[in-house]
Amino acid sequence: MTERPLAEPSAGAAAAAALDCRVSDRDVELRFSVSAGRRLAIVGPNGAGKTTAADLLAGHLRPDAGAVHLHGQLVSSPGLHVPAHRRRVVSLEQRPALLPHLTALHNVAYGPRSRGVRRRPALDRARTELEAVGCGDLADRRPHELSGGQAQRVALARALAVDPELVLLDEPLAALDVEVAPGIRRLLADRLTGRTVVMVTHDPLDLWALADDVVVVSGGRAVQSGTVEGVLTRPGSDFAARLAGVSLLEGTVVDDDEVHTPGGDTVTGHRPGARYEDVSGAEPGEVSDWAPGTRAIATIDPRAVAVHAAYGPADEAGAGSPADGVVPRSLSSPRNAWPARVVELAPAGALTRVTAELRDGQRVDAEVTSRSAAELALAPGVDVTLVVKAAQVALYPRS
Ligand SMILES: Nc1ncnc2c1ncn2[C@@H]1O[C@H](COP(=O)(O)OP(=O)(O)OP(=O)(O)O)[C@@H](O)[C@H]1O
Repeated sequence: MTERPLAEPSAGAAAAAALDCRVSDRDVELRFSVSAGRRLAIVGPNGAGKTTAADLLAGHLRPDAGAVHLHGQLVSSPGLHVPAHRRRVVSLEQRPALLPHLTALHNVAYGPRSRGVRRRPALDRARTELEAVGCGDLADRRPHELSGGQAQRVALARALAVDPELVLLDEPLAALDVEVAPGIRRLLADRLTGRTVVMVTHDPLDLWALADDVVVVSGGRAVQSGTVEGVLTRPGSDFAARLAGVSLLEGTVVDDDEVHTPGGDTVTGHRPGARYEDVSGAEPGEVSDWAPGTRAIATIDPRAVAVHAAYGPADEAGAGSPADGVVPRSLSSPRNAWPARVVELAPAGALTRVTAELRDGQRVDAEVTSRSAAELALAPGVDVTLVVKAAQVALYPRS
């Protein structure tokens, strides 16, 4: 992704917001864009570069190479910088930044006023925006008289009162109580649909509820992007897989429906959308993304994984231990049986999430009943066999 030279200042002109730039002292080099009216979520591990991206769009940070465009206009490059207050970009932070000495109404009216709107129409607009977030009756309160959820509603009204071209959200629900967050999430979904939004989030719920598209960043680089559904059904990294709530295994294609992990386990699955012609049907010279030896990933829903006590040595029926690469006949229907060692247990009421490590260190989660976790005496360090039906394993070429 870093091969291509960084953007000429004219690039990115078509998107509502386009970032193609480098911040060298942070080792961040990001390239992504969002179309007008779309809501893009930036996700990634700590230190990946999410806040840096938001700061570049807001104008709080300047790139030392490349360019930032907003609605086709160059707003940042090494030689030019439109300051934050001259961009039509508003930010909604974890903790609402309301002016403490102003009432809710005047906080909301402040933006239009400072952009030259006369007092009366600015106050009218502020009332309309407060009504729209369900806070019409709080107009005369000052910020310290508002609850966290109410303050976040007022902050949203304040952000939207200036008709922003881009709304930046930085974990807007993270500081709210769990009882309050769903209502604010619904409000954001309602008020932000159809606007151009870039949001930083760690919460998969925010992705489904608030975003159309997602870009996954890691180590200062955009490593995957697409629609939320596309990325979460086909995660390209462990991080994205965790967001999607599935496990991800990497391996090498050996057959139409079979992948081998580096540890020697066979992963049998199905390929959503594939026509199963690649391995045997590719013409000579044709490049297939699913051919023996190419890299592949498998995604597995933890609810589809059964945890068995580790298989013993070969039994009378001639079946052997999966440690030897042999699956017992009695379990040949599920197809996948991988020896693994439990590394973590997370009980949550009647269900327990078991994280187990395959022989090559790749991890698979299983969701089992807490009763069976107790019966199997599962604990970190215990050897088990993970059993999954092939129909529950999705195989994809590694992009
Ligand atoms: N003010 C700064 N000066 C120098 N380096 C910084 C500064 N802020 C962040 N960095 C570095 O830049 C990189 C990207 O950080 P950034 O804050 O953008 O990550 P993030 O994805 O937002 O992380 P988090 O999820 O922890 O908030 C990290 O290596 C970080 O240490």
